[in-house]
Amino acid sequence: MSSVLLLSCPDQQGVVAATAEFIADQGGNIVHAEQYVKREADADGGVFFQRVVFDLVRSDVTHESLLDAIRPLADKLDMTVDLRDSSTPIPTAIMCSKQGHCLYDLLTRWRSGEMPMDLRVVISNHPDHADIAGHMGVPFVHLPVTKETKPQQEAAVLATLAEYEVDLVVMARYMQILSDDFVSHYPMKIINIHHSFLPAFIGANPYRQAHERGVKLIGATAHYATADLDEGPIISQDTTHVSHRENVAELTARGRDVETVVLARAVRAHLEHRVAVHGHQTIVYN
Ligand SMILES: Nc1nc2c(c(=O)[nH]1)N[C@@H](CN(C=O)c1ccc(C(=O)N[C@@H](CCC(=O)O)C(=O)O)cc1)CN2
Repeated sequence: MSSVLLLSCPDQQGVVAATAEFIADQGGNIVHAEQYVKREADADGGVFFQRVVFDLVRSDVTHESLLDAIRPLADKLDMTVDLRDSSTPIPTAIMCSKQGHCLYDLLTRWRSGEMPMDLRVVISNHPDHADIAGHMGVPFVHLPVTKETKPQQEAAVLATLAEYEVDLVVMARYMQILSDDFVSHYPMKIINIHHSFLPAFIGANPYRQAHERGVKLIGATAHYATADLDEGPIISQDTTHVSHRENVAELTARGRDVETVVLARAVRAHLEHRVAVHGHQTIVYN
């Protein structure tokens, strides 16, 4: 079984040695390790982050026993520990509305085996993309929504996510603001693609906002959705050059290529357990 240990603690000498010794004592074989120290200019010390990928070679050692065994070390180093089983793909749902480019891109990458997700269901507030989901053999659940019915619709979405035992929700241009209650069910487990280079142009119609501002760059941002609209921890971003010659429709078309790549990059990082969240920021490991 291949495991990923994500940890953080106050920076101090000897953490790498201590975690390596712990894993060796548990019969683990480290195949990759990456660490980073976040130092705040105006604060003493720093925060140590590490991602360790290791194979468990002893049959008597399980994730449960590892988490019990690391507790004394975690307490000693004031360490936050998260242990993931990287041999089991994450059950995932994709949510979309009318714009299908991000959905199609993720479906293609999943079908080709490039995207290591356990895709369980596609949920949409429009029926437009039922055909492609059906063609790909993925259940499609159409849950229309209006301002008046949003609480009931969200309840139905949550019930569907629970039915399929989903542990990651990907908003592939799902054009609805999720309620605080909804988001609370999936903390740092909802990835949204916002079609602007945040923090610019939060909210709806960012390409129109960009055109009116006369920008020379447009972009896309994949971030965890939180109760604060478009202010969740950023996972991936990218941009492309534009000019005065492009209208809103042309900016929107140019943006689609950026959105698909940025979302795929972020979803893959999450699926591979390469994203750690620290406050409003992320550490995205290679
Ligand atoms: N809880 C969160 N929900 C959403 C986030 C978020 O960060 N937290 N990101 C948005 C961003 N977004 C697209 O990227 C977006 C922003 C605003 C709206 C919007 O105003 N939608 C209207 C309905 C519009 C319609 O019915 O066509 C609304 O929800 O009242 C849409 C998308 C996505 N959600």
